[in-house]
Amino acid sequence: MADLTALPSVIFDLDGTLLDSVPDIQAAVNRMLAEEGLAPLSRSTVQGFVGNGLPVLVARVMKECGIDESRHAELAARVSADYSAHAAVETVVFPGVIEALETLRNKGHRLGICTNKPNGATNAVLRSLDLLDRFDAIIAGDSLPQKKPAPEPLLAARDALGTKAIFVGDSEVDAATAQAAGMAFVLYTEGYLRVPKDEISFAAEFFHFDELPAIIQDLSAGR
Ligand SMILES: O=C(O)COP(=O)(O)O
Ligand SMILES: [Mg+2]
Repeated sequence: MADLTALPSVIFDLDGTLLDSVPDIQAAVNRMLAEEGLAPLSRSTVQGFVGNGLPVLVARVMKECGIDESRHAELAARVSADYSAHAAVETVVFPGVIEALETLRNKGHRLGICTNKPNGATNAVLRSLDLLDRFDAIIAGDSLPQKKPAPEPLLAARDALGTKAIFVGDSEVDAATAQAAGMAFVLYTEGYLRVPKDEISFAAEFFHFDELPAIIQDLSAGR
């Protein structure tokens, strides 16, 4: 049963919100393309494919490179295994993330993650960056049959945390998910947003994580 009197939990998206993970995703994609005898893709191209989970990203890569879609299952499995094994080589947390997580936890907020990244890669990267223990609930891209922008993963994260919640993310997928879940959305503007900002709705926005605790405090107080 949710404790509606408790401080709201704060649920974070992962790629483009807590983590700048595109370099390792790009590297795994480009290793697959090299094995196929194809030219590498640029960071900006790969970044534009992030947001709906790794299988969709691989489908977008295949379309871009003219690979027959009948090979999707095989190539998605290969990229996923390679990426999970090399998920934290160049990946870093965005500036101020650790401090913001500590401040929010010290103020009494429970913390969660709701990502479309698969469980294996999510756990691998969080463990490598020593982040795994900082979260009370993690819902990944293959935890449920549905992925964001369906509301179910975000609602599952909230239910696991046992309080009402605020969602912090970087993309139009996250904004749509929060809206579908009836949850306040806070936009991190330095991530991987693929549409103009005025096309999505958010309760607040920030460009550096040192701004986040005050935003969460205001939203928690209903201001
Ligand atoms: O794996 C993806 O495509 C996106 O992951 P995210 O939901 O953490 O942004
Ligand atoms: Mg994201």
